[in-house]
Amino acid sequence: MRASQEDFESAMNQVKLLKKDPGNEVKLRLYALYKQATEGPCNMPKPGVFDFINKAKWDAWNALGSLPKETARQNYVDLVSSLTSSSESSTQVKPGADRGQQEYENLVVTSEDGITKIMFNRPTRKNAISTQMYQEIMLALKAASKDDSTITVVTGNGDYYCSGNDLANFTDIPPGGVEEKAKQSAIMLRDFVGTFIDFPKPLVAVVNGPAVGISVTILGLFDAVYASDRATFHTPFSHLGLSPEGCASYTFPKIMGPAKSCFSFQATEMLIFGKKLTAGEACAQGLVTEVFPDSTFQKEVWTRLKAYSKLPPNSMRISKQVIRNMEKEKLHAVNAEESSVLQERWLSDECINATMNFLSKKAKL
Ligand SMILES: CCCC/C=C/CC(=O)SCCNC(=O)CCNC(=O)[C@H](O)C(C)(C)COP(=O)(O)OP(=O)(O)OC[C@H]1O[C@@H](n2cnc3c(N)ncnc32)[C@H](O)[C@@H]1OP(=O)(O)O
Repeated sequence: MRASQEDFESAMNQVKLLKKDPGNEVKLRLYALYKQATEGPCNMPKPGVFDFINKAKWDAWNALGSLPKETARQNYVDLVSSLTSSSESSTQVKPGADRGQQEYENLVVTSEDGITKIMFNRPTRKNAISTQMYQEIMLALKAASKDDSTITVVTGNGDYYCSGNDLANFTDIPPGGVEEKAKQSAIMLRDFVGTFIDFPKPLVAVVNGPAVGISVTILGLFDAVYASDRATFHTPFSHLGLSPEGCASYTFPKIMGPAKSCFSFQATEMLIFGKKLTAGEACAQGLVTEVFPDSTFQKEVWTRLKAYSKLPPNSMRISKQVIRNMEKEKLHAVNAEESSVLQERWLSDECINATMNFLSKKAKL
C-alpha cells in the first residue's frame, strides 16, 4: 500500500521525537526524500564548493533524479519507520537497566559514596557537547536531582574538561532550514542552562583540564569549582561571532567584582575579548574555588568531596535554596535573553564564517 499524506506527516513528527541521533548520512537522505516528496526533482542552483553544508544537501536531493513524488514519500515513511523500530530496540535491555541505571552514549554516570559523578565522555573530540550530549546531560542532572546521593559532580574524561559547543551541531540542518535550526538550538540552550539554574543539590565542577565556551560560562551556576593547575578558562565568543550564554553576562561581572571596578573588566575581557585565564587567574577572580597541582588533583579533590558528602543532605539542600532562590527569577530572565540574542547570532555571517573556518580546518582557538 502507498504511503498517504497523513502517513508522511506522521513520519515527519516521528523524526522530531527520535531518541538517538541517526547520523548525518541518514539525515541527508531524509532531507533529500522530503524535498523530493514535497517539491519534486531538485530545482535549486548548485551551491559553491565552499558552501559545503548546502552542497551536501543539494547533492543528496539531486541524486534522486526524477524519482516520483509518491515513491519519495513512501521511501521517507519507510526510512523513518526503520529508524523508530531500531531506536526502540536499542533502548531496551542494557547492562545496568535492572539496577535502574540509565545508559548514556556521551557520558559516564556513576553513583558512589553519596556522590553522583557525571563525566563528559567524548575525549577524542575534547568532550565537545553534541546535540545528543546536551540532552543526555539534562537527563543525567534530572536523575541526579532525584537519586539518593547528596552531592553531584561534573567532570571530563581525558585531557580536556570540555571544548564547549560541538561546532558540527550547526551542520545538522532540519527541513525548516537554518532559521528553524537556530530556533531549536535557542530552545535547547535555554532548557539546558535552566536545568543548572534549578538544580536543587550541591553541584561541584571538577575541572580536570582546559574548559571552553559554554562549559566555562555555566560554572557561575555551580556551588564549588575545583581546578587542576592544567586547566584554562576560555570564552572565545567574539572570535566565533557569538555572544555570552550560561548566564555569564550576569554571573561573571557579579563574581568578578562590582561594576566599574577594575575586577569587572576581567569579566568583559573574558566575554568580549575572549581572554583565556589560567586556573590561578580564574581562582583570583572568584570563578574557581581552589586550584590543585595536577599530580595530586584527583586524590585531593575526591577526598574532600567524600567528606562533604557525609554532611546532612537536607541541610545542604536547604542552604543552597536559601543562597540561590532570590536569584533564580533573575537568572531565568537572563538565560531567556541570552538564548534569544544567540538565536540571531547563529544566523550572522560572522558566526557562519567562523564555524565554517573551524570545520574546514582553517581555524582553531
Ligand atoms: C546549542 C547550544 C549552543 C551553546 C553555545 C555555546 C558556545 C560555545 O561553547 S563557544 C566554544 C566552541 N568551541 C570551540 O570553538 C573550540 C573548537 N576547538 C578548538 O579550537 C580545538 O579543537 C581545541 C583548542 C579545543 C583543541 O585543540 P587540539 O589541537 O588540542 O585538538 P584538536 O585536534 O583540535 O581536537 C581533536 C578533535 O576534536 C575536534 N573538536 C575539538 N573541539 C571541538 C568542538 N568544540 N566542536 C567540534 N569539534 C571539536 C577537533 O576538530 C578534532 O577533530 P579531528 O580529529 O577530526 O580533527
